[in-house]
This record gives sequence, structure tokens and C-alpha cells, in this order.
Amino acid sequence: MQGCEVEAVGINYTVHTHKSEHPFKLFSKSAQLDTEQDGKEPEEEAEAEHSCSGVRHVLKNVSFQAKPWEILAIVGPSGAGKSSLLEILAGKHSLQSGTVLVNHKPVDKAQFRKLSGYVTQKDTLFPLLTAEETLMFSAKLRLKLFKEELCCRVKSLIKELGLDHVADTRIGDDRVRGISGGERRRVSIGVEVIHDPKVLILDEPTSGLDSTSALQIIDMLKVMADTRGRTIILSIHQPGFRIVKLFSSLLLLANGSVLHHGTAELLGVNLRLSGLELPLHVNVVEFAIESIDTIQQQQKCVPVQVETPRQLPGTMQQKKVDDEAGEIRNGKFTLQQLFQQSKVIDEETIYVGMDFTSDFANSRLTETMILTHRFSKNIFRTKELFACRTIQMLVSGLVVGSIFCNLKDDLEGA
Ligand SMILES: Nc1ncnc2c1ncn2[C@@H]1O[C@H](COP(=O)(O)OP(=O)(O)OP(=O)(O)O)[C@@H](O)[C@H]1O
Repeated sequence: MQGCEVEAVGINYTVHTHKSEHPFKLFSKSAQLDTEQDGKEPEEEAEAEHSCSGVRHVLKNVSFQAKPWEILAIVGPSGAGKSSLLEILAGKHSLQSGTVLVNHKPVDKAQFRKLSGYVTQKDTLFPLLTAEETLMFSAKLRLKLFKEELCCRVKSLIKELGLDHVADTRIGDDRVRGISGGERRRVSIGVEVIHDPKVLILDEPTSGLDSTSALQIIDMLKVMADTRGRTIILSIHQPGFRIVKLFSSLLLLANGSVLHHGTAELLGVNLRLSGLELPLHVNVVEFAIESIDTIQQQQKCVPVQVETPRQLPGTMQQKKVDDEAGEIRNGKFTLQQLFQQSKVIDEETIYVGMDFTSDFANSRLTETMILTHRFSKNIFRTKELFACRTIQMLVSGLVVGSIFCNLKDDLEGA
């Protein structure tokens, strides 16, 4: 069995914002900057200067590691840069700086796209196709197999996704009632995993779902990671208690910077070390997001290092660390055991000599034929719309034609 360890090192991403100058601005730019920056930290000053100059730092030196058989959840407040990070990983944007390593080898975006699947935040499915047809078209496009094998693969995936009962139901959309939102998310995931990618990237797979459906989706992803050794990287908003338990590690982002990378337990310890006591019945991720400002302030003053807790200065903190260690020891595992578990996975499962040069499954001609088939299926299922559009085109063609039909083909006519 082979897995893919994905490592991102020092990823920065800036976007150019279009700032329109106020036509009746009374103050000069520098004077305005001076006023705005009055009393700000140097970092904030630099940020203000950059935003005024039309450059926005969306990601700042982001590094992380995602391991096979594990789920890495990217969490953070709205606008933290979660989607941007996933888009960069999925090859939607070019890397401006930094590297993406797969099994310790640098890969470019084309190579990474071939070994990964990317599920976007919004479902982009054909509403008039059934769940099974949608997966079948994806299978035909991505795999070079005989029809029976394709059918077999689609059927087993439908079972894995828990979609047996809606396999023949149309996807639907806002206007046409079809399968439920959670089932639609499952189909979107199925479309991206039909070719069995080693890495699966999902942008908010639970957005718009109720807590039960959200848990079912993450549960299903966990099974995929456990049974197939997939590396799963996803972003999520406000995960519940039971969902957080299913994550192997968390990447907490705020304003494009990494505030925490490690297990949820470690995040809890970090928060307690920063003097933030987790209230009862509040989940650690939710609490961390609520306390972002405090964490940022404290990290500016003293960077907290839980991995080497005994080096922390101060007797109070030393006592807290000892208490934490005792608490964890009384639980199911120790932090060392957590790190050791990851290490065992590292050593046993990562196949370093992976070949990235595999070609596409089908030729361009075959792809065009499959897409034409899908398109025509859609057209035939909307006969009324198709007929209306044809009539509309004929009528407008005749009207425009009748206006210009007597014109001569010379300068006067022109
Ligand atoms: N092309 C762009 N042009 C301008 N601003 C951008 C662009 N791309 C990202 N941003 C900004 O970068 C920040 C991060 O955006 P991103 O969509 O990655 O955040 P997010 O954490 O996924 O947010 P949410 O959870 O609300 O989806 C936002 O403030 C966004 O406005």
C-alpha cells in the first residue's frame, strides 16, 4: 500500500486589489497614511501600507504537513485564507512563492492535479442527470476501463457513498427538486474520487448541511482515509464536537498566517497555556476561533512551544504544563504517543518512489465524444427549453434577416 504525504513550505499569496482614488480627496496619500497608521504596530503599519498600495497578503508563509490515512482540517474565521490555500494546492492558482512536496519530492501543479481530487465549495453538477449517470460520466472521462468494469466501479462507489437509494434520482437544483443537499455533496465527492486519487482536497464539504449530514460526510471521509490510505485536506466552518474528534490534525489560520498546526488536543493545551480556559460544552475549534485576537497578541509577545514544554519560562507556566501532562496521562493517550503514532505511519506507509508522469486516461477525441454525449443527454431532457430556444433563434433570425435582406452588397449598402 502506498500513501502520499503532502507538505507545503512557506506559501505566500498576494492579490492585487483595485483601489479607486477618491476624486475629491483633500489630503495627500502620505498624510492620510500617517493619520491611519498613528499608534499602530509595525506589522499593522506594513499591512496598511500594502493595502493602500493595492496589494493584499492573503497567505503569509503558510507551512503544513498532511499525512496519508489522516484528515487535516483547515479552520479559521471567515476571510482567513482557507479557500485560497486549498485553491493553490489544487492548482487553481500558480504558486507565487513556496513549495509543495509530495512524499518529499517537489511537484508542479500539473503533476499534483493528476494525483489529487478537488471538491469545490459549490456543487457544480448537471441537475438533469441522475446520481449514477453523473458518476458514470466522471468514470468514463477519468478511467480507461471496459464498460462492465466502469459499471462495477460506479456501483461500488455508490455503495461506499451511501447513495444506493438515490442512484436513479436526478440531482436537481434550486428550481427542480432532486436529491438532498447532503446527497449532492456526496455525489460531488464521488465525482472527484472515482479515479481513486491519493490526495483529496475539499473546500467546506459540510457547508449548508445540518449537523447530522455534516457528521455523516466527515465520517465517510474518515472511512475513505482509513481504508484507502488517502490524504484528506479539507476546510471547515464551525465543526461540532464529534466532527473535531475525527480530524487527525488541525491547521488554524487567521489573516493568512498559521496560528496552530497539530492535533485538537494540542490546540487545547496551547490555549490553556496561553491562559485561555476552555469553557464547558464549548468545542476547542470554536473557542480558538473566538479567541483569535488573544492568541495573536500572546504569540506576538511569547511564542508558545508545547512540543518542548519544559523550556517554558516561569514557575506558573511550568506548573500548568505539569498539570496538563498529568491530565493527559490520565486520559487515553499522551502527547508523545500521539506524535509516535504519526511517526509510525510516516515510516511504514509513505512510498517515496511514486511516479508522477502518468498520462491522461482518454484522448482528446474520446473526451470530446463523452462530453458531447453528456451535453446531448441534458438537451434532450429539457425538450421544452430546447424547443423555445430554437424558435427564439429562428424568429430573431427572420426579423434581422428581413431588415437587411434588400441591402445591396456594395458601399452604399454598407
Ligand atoms: N482574487 C482576490 N481578489 C481580492 N481579494 C481576494 C482574492 N482572493 C482572496 N481574496 C481575499 O483574501 C481573503 C481570504 O479569502 P478566502 O476566500 O481564502 O477566505 P476563507 O477563509 O476561505 O473565507 P470563508 O471561510 O468566508 O470562505 C479574503 O479577505 C478575500 O477577500
